[in-house]
Amino acid sequence: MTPPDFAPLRTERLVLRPLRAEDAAALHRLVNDWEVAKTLARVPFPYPRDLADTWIASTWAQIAAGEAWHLAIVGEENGEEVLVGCVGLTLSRDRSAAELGYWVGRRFWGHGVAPEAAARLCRWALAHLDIATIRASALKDNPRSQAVLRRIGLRPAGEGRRTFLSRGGPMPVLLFEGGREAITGDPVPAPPPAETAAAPADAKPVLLVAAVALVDADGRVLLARRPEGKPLAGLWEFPGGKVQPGETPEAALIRELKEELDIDVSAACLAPFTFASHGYERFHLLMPLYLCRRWNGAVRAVEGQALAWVRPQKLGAYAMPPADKPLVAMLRDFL
Ligand SMILES: Nc1nc2c([nH]c(=O)n2[C@H]2C[C@H](O)[C@@H](COP(=O)(O)OP(=O)(O)OP(=O)(O)O)O2)c(=O)[nH]1
Repeated sequence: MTPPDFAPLRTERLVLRPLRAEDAAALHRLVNDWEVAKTLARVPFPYPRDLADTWIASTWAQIAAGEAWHLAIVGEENGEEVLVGCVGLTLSRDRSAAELGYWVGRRFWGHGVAPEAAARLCRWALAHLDIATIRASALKDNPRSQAVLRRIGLRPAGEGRRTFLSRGGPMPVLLFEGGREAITGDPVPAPPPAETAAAPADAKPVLLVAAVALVDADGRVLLARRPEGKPLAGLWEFPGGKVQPGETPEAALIRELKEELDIDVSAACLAPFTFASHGYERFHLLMPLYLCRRWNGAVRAVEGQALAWVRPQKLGAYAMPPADKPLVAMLRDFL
């Protein structure tokens, strides 16, 4: 077997990449340590050396099958690549959620490696997999791991028991979980309100976003997937964006459609259709939705975002921001 094709994920200090056969010795050294093994459910102690080889091969098969992504966390020490730990996500049976796990070698503790690596993998997964939730558990006697999970945005979700090979039986654990809003953030950071003096203390700023349903000759609607790095990454939306100060919604759309899809649209071809008015946690979204059937140029994903031309009846199969739900129902009825 050979390592699977998976483009490494980078953070400021770390690289997450598939394990390699030659990582086995270092992996064995780091994980065959009671302080590490005792926190892991599926790791026996002592950890046999040949289990490292078997485990590495099994991670390749799981990545190739699209079932789990267990990656090496590597850093750099004196110009050399060094294995620091592992981080992984395993899909649930129904593929709607993924379970997060990680460990870091003892000599690398105290540098924030686990939250940096775990947050990176979670952001990748929410942007690229069709999951809505990330779950994790931490031993009740492992406050360090609980802090990592809180730091990346997961929230407590009760208590449970899990069998720990290293401890020889079931142990009490705290459960954590979070969805896109918890991990990739609220859709946008709230802009400062213009008139703070008059606004009540709990008022949310209103954010104006213009969006469009582009409809092709076959009656299909264009959806774009919010790319990794943006809040709500991985959800499908109508193309568009924030209306800048001094811009009309039509001008904002014409600009966004050129920037994101490389097409030219005239204001006359943007027909007002309906609007969304939705309270997010930190702002209130007001989003006019236009219909457009005519444009110049071929639609191209300028920012590398995934695009899909979707029949109106199939729109419900795409995970979209909560604000869009009523719009989808109206489009389905209209088109
Ligand atoms: N374009 C678009 N935005 C939507 C939809 N539904 C929905 O809730 N939104 C929200 C998500 C964001 O909070 C906001 C759009 O902001 P954005 O960050 O994508 O806007 P932008 O393209 O101007 O982004 P940026 O330049 O600031 O990165 O509207 C939708 O269907 N289309």
